[in-house]
Amino acid sequence: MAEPGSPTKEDERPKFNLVQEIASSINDSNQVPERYIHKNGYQQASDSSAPWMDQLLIDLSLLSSSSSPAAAAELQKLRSALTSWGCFQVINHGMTRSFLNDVLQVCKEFFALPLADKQKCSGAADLFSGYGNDAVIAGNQILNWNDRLYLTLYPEDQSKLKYWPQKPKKFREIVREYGMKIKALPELLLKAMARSLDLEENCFLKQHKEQGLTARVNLYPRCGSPDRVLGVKPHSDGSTITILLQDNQVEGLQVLKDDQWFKVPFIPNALFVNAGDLTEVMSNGIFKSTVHRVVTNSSSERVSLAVFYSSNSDNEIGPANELVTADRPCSYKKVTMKNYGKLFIECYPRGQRTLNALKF
Ligand SMILES: O=C(O)CCC(=O)C(=O)O
Ligand SMILES: [Fe+2]
Repeated sequence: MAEPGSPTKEDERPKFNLVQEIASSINDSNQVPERYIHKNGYQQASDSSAPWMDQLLIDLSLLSSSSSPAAAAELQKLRSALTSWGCFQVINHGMTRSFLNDVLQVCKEFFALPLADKQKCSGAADLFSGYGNDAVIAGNQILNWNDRLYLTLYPEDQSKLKYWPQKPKKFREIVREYGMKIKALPELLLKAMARSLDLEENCFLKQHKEQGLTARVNLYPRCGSPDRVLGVKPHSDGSTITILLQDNQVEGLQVLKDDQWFKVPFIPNALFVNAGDLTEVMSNGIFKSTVHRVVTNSSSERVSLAVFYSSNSDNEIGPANELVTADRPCSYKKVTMKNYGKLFIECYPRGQRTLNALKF
């Protein structure tokens, strides 16, 4: 989601319970509150994991290597993944499996703390900071079965330490380290994405004057009515690139392609990457911003850590000049992150895509 919108005052927003609290207080599926129920259920996903093992599995070490036939083939694979799916999984990113497991572990431990401890990081006065849930975006929307913790990783001087948990003890250290390690990845990918379109490699990167990295730690509690409740409703991200560390036990993420939903399998040591709305804008529609959702399940809770890469809030992002041609006229308006955030707050509760508001 990752939309740095204008903060809303706490008392102007409706109050809802945290999903984790609701989940632990009910033991019967009939008790799931109506505001979380999609009355007609939702379209089931295909089980096929074939594309993830081949066309959507990108080897980062090849992308960053210089011109060899294997590197050229990987670049072509990246282009094809982003034009047809808008997402892929990346391997050989330099982080060990045990480190990634440590990151997931501190995230799980945070959500397992007593409510009072978690509430010390409450982001009540700020829509995109701290502990809370998405129920506060207002409107008559069906709500997400999810609680989250938003943290700013970069720029560091905006990281607002009050939202960073002091428990579990290792949380800050490990999540910071993850931020430091992940920082180079979106830049590397943006360069490769430009090269894959035969553009100068800084073409996309240079639009991000001051880069921002925001983390969203997601918790999806067990849900007694998984066929009618979504962890996160279909959306595309308000980022340039999102990098997702998925739960290593429980799947739930699904992506939409050609009106069909596909499950995203957990691949050990891989990170899921999706293009966000700003990549679709910058590439003038060549790369797709993936629509995705998270389903719930009745047996296990699930944790994920999404890191959103975007620009600072006053900087304008627009279609790259090189990609606006007579055959491909400019299809998107330029937008600042600040204005994108405002549009998101209007569109998301109505089930509309923010990206459509940017189309000519
Ligand atoms: O939990 C996931 O797998 C995806 C979360 C997501 O889409 C988001 O935080 O924007
Ligand atoms: Fe998302």
